[in-house]
Amino acid sequence: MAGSGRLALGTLPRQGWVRGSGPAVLSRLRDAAVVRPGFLSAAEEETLSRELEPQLRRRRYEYDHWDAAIHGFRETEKSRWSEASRAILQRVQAAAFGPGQTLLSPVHVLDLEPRGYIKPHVDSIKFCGSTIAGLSLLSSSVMRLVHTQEPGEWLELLLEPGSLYILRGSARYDFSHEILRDEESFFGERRVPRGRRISVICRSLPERMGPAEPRQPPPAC
Ligand SMILES: O=C(O)CCC(=O)C(=O)O
Ligand SMILES: [Fe+2]
Ligand SMILES: [Mn+2]
Repeated sequence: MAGSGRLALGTLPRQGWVRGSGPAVLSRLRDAAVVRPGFLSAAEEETLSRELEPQLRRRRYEYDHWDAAIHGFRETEKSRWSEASRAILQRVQAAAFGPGQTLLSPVHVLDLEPRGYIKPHVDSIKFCGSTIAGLSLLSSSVMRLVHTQEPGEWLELLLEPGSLYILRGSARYDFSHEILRDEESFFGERRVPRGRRISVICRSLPERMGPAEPRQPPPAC
């Protein structure tokens, strides 16, 4: 980043790591689209990436499925974690999910290469419940949310390494989310160069699908 290294504020309303098309949408989604910078300590980031790296390295990056939402990625569904990582995931659960919410298991791990990006989509309501919470590792990116009915309503989330984002309720159902490709990766006037990014994503189960029912979650949402 050129210049002083400080965040350029831009002209649109913003609250810390979230900016939006206007004050109304920002305040309406205040509790529905949340970024917690520095949720992970440097040691916790290291713990997760060291644990994930060997598993990810076995896979190849995927490209160019014409209808796919994600390009330049590899992913895995991980159900067995070290004790240190389980403690981190429990912190995510406590921070993002309510006591009545059951989490989709296993946890989704997505590795986007520097050229990789995620097109706008809404996670399947069939398989994922009302809350999505993601940890970002390795490099910063910008997640954009756009209202599916009112494209003039949008939010952008700055996801730095070690941050946690939470999408719930309206932010999860009424807005698409995407991760901007390198050429478009700006947070206001601040350029956010894309490097490799790993995300660790926890989701709640659809509310009607309690633990008593047969669970057959898809490999990913
Ligand atoms: O990488 C992320 O944080 C989000 C991934 C995503 O949107 C998805 O897998 O549905
Ligand atoms: Fe998604
Ligand atoms: Mn997905």
